[in-house]
Amino acid sequence: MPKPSQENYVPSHKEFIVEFVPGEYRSSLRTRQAFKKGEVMAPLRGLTRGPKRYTSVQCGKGPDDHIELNSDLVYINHSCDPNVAFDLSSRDPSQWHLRALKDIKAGETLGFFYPSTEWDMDQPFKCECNARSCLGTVAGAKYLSKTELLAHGFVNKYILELAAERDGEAKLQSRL
Ligand SMILES: C[S@@+](CC[C@H](N)C(=O)[O-])C[C@H]1O[C@@H](n2cnc3c(N)ncnc32)[C@H](O)[C@@H]1O
Repeated sequence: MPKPSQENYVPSHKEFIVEFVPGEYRSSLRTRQAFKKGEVMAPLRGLTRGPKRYTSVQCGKGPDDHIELNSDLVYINHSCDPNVAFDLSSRDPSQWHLRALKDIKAGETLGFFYPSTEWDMDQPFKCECNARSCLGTVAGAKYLSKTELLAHGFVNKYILELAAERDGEAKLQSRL
């Protein structure tokens, strides 16, 4: 399903609204209601499997573990100081959800830490989140240490497992 566009826009979630900005990749998603830290903001429904793309979200360790959100949630930008997280760590996809990492006020722009779901991103970019903790370039968890990863809040289990496998291999190589 293509990304929702400004023409004939109908929000996919009554709680959220896309802020359309002219120019490539400039748009974002804002919340119309407040959420408490830890609250489930939206279950993930209507997902489809597909290839890794700039719109896809990784959902496991395998090469085919990528889903399309098929909703306005695709407009959530990356932030190095995220206020939300996509939690796809459950083995049961019906439990996958978007969760508040902080208390969030109505009107706030939503941002999640892309390396918390993505190991090696299809389309790295120069981050414009303006957070004090900004990484500069966002390319995926593969390019971050475990410490760097965990410094930005929630990280999905499969990403932590991939980081552990990478670090274990690096240790083994240094012993050979
Ligand atoms: C899934 S889209 C998110 C919605 C996007 N802003 C749009 O208007 O289509 C992901 C793309 O948005 C842009 N993006 C997301 N977060 C960003 C950030 N913090 N700084 C710069 N660009 C960002 C990048 O081009 C990235 O590949």
